[in-house]
Amino acid sequence: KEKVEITKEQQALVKSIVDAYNRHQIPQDMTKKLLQEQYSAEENFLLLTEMATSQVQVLVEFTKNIPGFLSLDCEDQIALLKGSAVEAMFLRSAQVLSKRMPNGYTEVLKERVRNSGMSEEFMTPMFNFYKSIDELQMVQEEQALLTAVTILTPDRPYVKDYQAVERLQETMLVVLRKLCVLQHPQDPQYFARLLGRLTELRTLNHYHAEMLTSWRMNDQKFTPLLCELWDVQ
Ligand SMILES: Cc1cccc(C)c1Nc1c(-c2c(F)cccc2F)nc2cccc(C)n12
Repeated sequence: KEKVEITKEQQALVKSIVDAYNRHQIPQDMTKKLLQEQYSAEENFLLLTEMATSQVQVLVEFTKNIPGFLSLDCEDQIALLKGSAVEAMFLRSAQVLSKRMPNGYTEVLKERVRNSGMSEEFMTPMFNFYKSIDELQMVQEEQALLTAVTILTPDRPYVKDYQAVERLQETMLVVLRKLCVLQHPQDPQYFARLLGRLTELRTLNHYHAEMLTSWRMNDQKFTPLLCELWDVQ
């Protein structure tokens, strides 16, 4: 049986990533609005757009705290953010939606998503993904590291220094695998199942792009940040 040991610097790496992951959360007033505002499709879409914008801001702050990220080529930093934003936001919202939030926040968010003018064909894969994340019952270290691994995916469009990104991602994967072995000794396949979620995440990029197009067809408005991130309008 291999003796799995987390080194001092790996512990420091996990701590800085988990702190960044927890430090940058959706602001409280956002969650309050989600609970209080009335339930029209327009209002729901508006709230989800605000929430998406807030999630992008949280994502940028979290990414800047991934050790080594800011040492990458500046254009590659942008390419990684643009290329991974949807996947990272799905992971973040999955973790929010899968937790049994005390104040019924999860149910409210689900209700608003279901009544936001989004097509059924996107709803199903989205909620299937949320369910598959919920089943993993990830601890916060795994959530934060899996998000960092997703952001540091080297084969995003327009990335120039592939090797530099791959080296950073490799560092995260080594630590994540050790954490999985230590955290889930009874489930040797747990790490493989986590990585399987990253494959499922990639398919959601396609649905998300379709969803953006269909919203635009209905003349829905986005915020400048979302337009810039996803090159819409
Ligand atoms: C905040 C939120 C939470 C759960 C589901 C949805 C549909 C949203 N909202 C959006 C998402 C989005 C996201 F923020 C996280 C996960 C998956 C996503 F589709 N992307 C966009 C892009 C333009 C406008 C909105 C309203 N929007």
